[in-house]
Parts: sequence; C-alpha cells; structure tokens
Amino acid sequence: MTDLPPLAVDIDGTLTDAERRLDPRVFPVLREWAAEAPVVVATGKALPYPVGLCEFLAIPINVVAENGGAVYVASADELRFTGDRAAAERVAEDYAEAGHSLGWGTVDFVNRWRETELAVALEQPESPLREAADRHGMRVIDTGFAYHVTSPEVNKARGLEAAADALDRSPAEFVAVGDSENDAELFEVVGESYAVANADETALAAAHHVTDAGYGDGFLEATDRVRAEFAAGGDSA
Ligand SMILES: O=C(O)COP(=O)(O)O
Ligand SMILES: [Mg+2]
Repeated sequence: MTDLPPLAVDIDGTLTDAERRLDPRVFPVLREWAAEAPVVVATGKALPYPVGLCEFLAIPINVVAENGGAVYVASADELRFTGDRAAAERVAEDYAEAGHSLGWGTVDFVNRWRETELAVALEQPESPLREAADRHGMRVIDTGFAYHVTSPEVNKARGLEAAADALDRSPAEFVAVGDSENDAELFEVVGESYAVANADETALAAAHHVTDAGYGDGFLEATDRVRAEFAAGGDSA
C-alpha cells in the first residue's frame, strides 16, 4: 500500500452539477483525502469561493484561483498573484465601447474580488470579446460556465506548480480531476488526470482518463479509482 497522491480538483462541472450546485457527496471525500494528502482546489473562480469551500470543509486552505492567477497554500501562508488585471480591464472597456457588458449586473460578485483577470457571462457575445482580447494581448478561456479574459502566461498548471512548490511536492505527484478548457494545461503537468464525462473536448483530449459518470458522480468515480489503485500498491497506465 502506497500513500495517497496529492489531489488537484476543479470546482464548476466537477464538484457541481450543470447548475453549479455543489454535490454534497463530495464533502466527506474531500475531507478524508485532505486528512491523508494535500488537496488543492484549482478553479477559475475568484479567491473567496475556493477559500470559502476549504473553510467550510475545515480542510487546509490550498487554492489555485482565477485560473492560476492567485495561489495560496496554508502551510506557506503566502498569497501569490500573476496576471494583468489592468489589461483585462482594458479589454472590458473596449467591449463596453462596442456596446457590451460583462453581464453580471451592477453588484458583480463574480469579479468583485477578482485580482488578475475578468470573467464575462456566457450569454454575452463572444466574437467582440475575443477581438478586444486580441487587441490587448489577452486570451479568452471558455470554461462552460463563463468566458475568462486572462493573461496568456497564466493557467492552472503554472498555479499548481507554485502550489506544489509551497507544499514541497512536485506537480507530477498530483492527480487532477476537472472538466474544461481551463483544466487542460493542469492535466498535462500532473502524474494522472481525470476528465469527468461532461468535460469539453479540450479537457477530454488532454486527460489521461475519462470517467464514465459526469459531474459529482464523475469526481466520486475518479477518486474511487485512484484510491483503489493506490491501495493495490501502484499506478495504472
Ligand atoms: O468559474 C468558472 O468559469 C469555472 O470554474 P472552475 O474552474 O471551478 O470550473
Ligand atoms: Mg470546471
């Protein structure tokens, strides 16, 4: 029997259903995993959301937020930001001049605490957003839950590298579970990656494994499979 590997887990589409409702069956799984090995919540959401998730689960606050733009590891107690929020704001200004808004209303909790990028509601027009992003050297990621206007050098893989370093681990030791384009780079730096069945094409192509089940069921299936492998004493190909 070998030690359980550290886990990097996405939120939307992986711990939730299609309506963003957290699947409560994931709570004990995350708590038990965190008791044995580091769990890093790696998400496109702004910091308060994964921090809140860890806080309410009473597990160490290890988070890669904003698609890698914000990284915090409890044991190192240091917050690291990369990215260019000012450039994302210039994209939003161009987009507004073309007559479009970010689409979240006046009190925008999606972006209020976001420090390194901006997110746009999927109902908003995509091509003028991509054109504005191109003009400012920014990238648009479609997570299936929002468009993110992000610096090209920022992604969850770079974020996990920083988190792993702070945890004294290597990214290759990690297992990752996710569902979308913003998980693809992460899938490539970890030792083993699982796309849940509802994943988009980019994530499916990048993952080592695809679960039969989708959403929370897919996460439970992936973690069961990893636990079974490690109880049997080694990795599977
Ligand atoms: O907030 C999003 O758009 C996606 O979030 P996720 O990375 O946790 O799936
Ligand atoms: Mg996701």
